[in-house]
Amino acid sequence: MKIKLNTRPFNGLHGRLTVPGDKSISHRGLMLGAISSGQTVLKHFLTADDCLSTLNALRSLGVPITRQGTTVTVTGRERHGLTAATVPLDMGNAGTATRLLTGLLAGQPFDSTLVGDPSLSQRPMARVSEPLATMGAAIELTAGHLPLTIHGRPLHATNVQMTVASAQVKSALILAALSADGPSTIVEKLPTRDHTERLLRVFGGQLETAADGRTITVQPHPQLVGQTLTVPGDLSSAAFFMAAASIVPGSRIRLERVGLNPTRSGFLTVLKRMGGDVSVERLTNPGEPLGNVEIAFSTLKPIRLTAKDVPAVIDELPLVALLAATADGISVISGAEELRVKETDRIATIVTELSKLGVQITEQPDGFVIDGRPAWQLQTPNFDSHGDHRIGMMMAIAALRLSTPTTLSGAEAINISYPGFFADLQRLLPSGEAVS
Ligand SMILES: O=C(O)C1=C[C@@H](OP(=O)(O)O)[C@@H](O)[C@H](O)C1
Ligand SMILES: C=C(OP(=O)(O)O)C(=O)O
Repeated sequence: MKIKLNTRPFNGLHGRLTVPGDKSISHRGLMLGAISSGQTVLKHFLTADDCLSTLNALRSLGVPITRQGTTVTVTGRERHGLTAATVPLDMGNAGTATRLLTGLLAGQPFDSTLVGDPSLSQRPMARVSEPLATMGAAIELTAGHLPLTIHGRPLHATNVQMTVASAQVKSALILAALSADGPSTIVEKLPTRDHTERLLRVFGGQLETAADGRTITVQPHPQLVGQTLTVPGDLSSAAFFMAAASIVPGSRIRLERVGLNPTRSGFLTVLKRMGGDVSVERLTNPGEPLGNVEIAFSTLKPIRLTAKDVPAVIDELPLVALLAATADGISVISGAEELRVKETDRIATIVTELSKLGVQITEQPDGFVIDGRPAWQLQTPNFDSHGDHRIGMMMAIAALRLSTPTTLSGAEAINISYPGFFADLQRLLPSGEAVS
């Protein structure tokens, strides 16, 4: 689907917004609810395609789930009450759902097959099957990819050193470790988002994270109990509007009840380092930190990011590239080779799309170098999501700095994480500046 994008708003973006629920936490809330006793109620659940893939997969595994708007009720089956699906589980476009579910199903007493869309079917799965094999898991891949078949069986405790910085792989190992025959230890390459650890504790699981922030010890066979939770707003979704307010002159916006988990909120750190006008009001909340964030336009400075900075900002790196494109001077993003195995090769798609703005951006094996300019020389007014939600939304934000009309092809990809994106953008624009 090709759509027209909004051009530069006369006086910037203004107003307040609560973005939809966090994608990572919505996936995890469903899965932990499924293996707990009693009911789990998730309020402000993200009703985007990726999380609906998890919801449907769990239903196929015999878990009763109802949904009314953004409130989801899961009737927990405990760890022993899941049943074999009669059809392959269709994970759509969702990498998180695929990898976490693989860990969850590895210790079940039945076989499961997971399939996905063409993008997901190209993403690496040995990163999850190999460390799970140290627990005795039997997972068959198709040349390293989906379709994958899990031959469920009893699992052993493990002590595993991860070779990729990935919260998905860590979470798959934690979920599998719940069924092991003793405590398991997982050592991360670098600390990554800790939503699984936090949520598991809320449901009654026992796990310790060592002072190094990357060694996790999981106790098996916990008695998990269903919970009623409100999912925080997704920082990765809020980041599009934060970027927009930062780069469109005249803007000042407020985003309410946004998740501020420190393992996840690197975008705010980056924005502040670039000279962004950011103020954060922290709210009290059990489990996941959250707060209100106010952002106003400012003239940004270039930035340098290396591997240690990457996990906390991994999904926002397209937006960091966009911010850098407006900052006068050279920005360097390195240690970000994980971007090559997302919904698209995001290093390649960021370079292709930002080049259309006349931005000097050079592809590197593990990132990019951007020679930013406050004024762009638009080369091509036709942008493309390449089927990747985050690339599509990044270019819709870029368009807000242009007075020339532009279009976006593949706009439907945005439904993967943010079906209401354009409606929410509209709320921050002066009335009358509609997306057509
Ligand atoms: O665990 C999660 O919820 C996620 C982890 C990250 O992926 P990796 O674990 O592959 O880095 C991130 O890119 C993805 O959007 C969500
Ligand atoms: C990489 C992403 O998600 P997933 O890995 O779950 O497909 C994303 O949402 O940017």
